[in-house]
Amino acid sequence: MKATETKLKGCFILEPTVFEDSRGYFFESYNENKLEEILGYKPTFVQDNQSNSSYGVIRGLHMQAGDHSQAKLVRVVEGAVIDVAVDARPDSETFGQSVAVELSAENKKQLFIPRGFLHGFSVITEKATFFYKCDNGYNKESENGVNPLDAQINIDWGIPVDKMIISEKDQEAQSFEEFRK
Ligand SMILES: Cc1cn([C@H]2C[C@H](O)[C@@H](COP(=O)(O)OP(=O)(O)O[C@H]3O[C@H](C)C(=O)[C@H](O)[C@H]3O)O2)c(=O)[nH]c1=O
Repeated sequence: MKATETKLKGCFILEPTVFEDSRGYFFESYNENKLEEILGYKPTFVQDNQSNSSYGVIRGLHMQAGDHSQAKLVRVVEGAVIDVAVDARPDSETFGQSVAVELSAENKKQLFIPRGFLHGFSVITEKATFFYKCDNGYNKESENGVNPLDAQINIDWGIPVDKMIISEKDQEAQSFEEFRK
């Protein structure tokens, strides 16, 4: 597996080794020991999530705050998305900065997003099935979020505005300026 640390410390792009033969392909979609070597600490995933969305859907920017903060290992098993992680760690040198990575069933790339990040993705194919591991359980009360179209973060979701499908909750989410107060 190839691991590339992004400009946001602790956030890694992972590219698994894919074994192809006349039958198709095989790859290890998760290996705790290899991820521990990359991170320098043992990941403790406790929940797997999966969502399916149509072209133009943008889910995010979400995080769980405080003790319920979640690290996520995200990948796409159908279609393609632009996956975005925003550094929301108050003391980070890259606070407020983001990375955007195309994850797809074809490229099999994964993104490891540490705790303290806002996360979201846009669907750039007809359908996308998104699968991710979380190292802390769901806690609705601790959910926090920022509007995915926030001008300060200024994410290029790769979707024309008139094709965007965003939940009411996300459309009404606060700005990054309000979030950071
Ligand atoms: C996240 C979550 C949601 N739910 C329930 C709550 C709602 O009734 C329903 C849909 O939830 P929501 O609209 O928050 O789903 P997404 O917009 O995909 O939220 C996710 O979007 C971005 C991309 C993320 O990184 C987070 O994991 C998560 O916030 O599933 C659960 O029962 N358990 C859960 O862990």
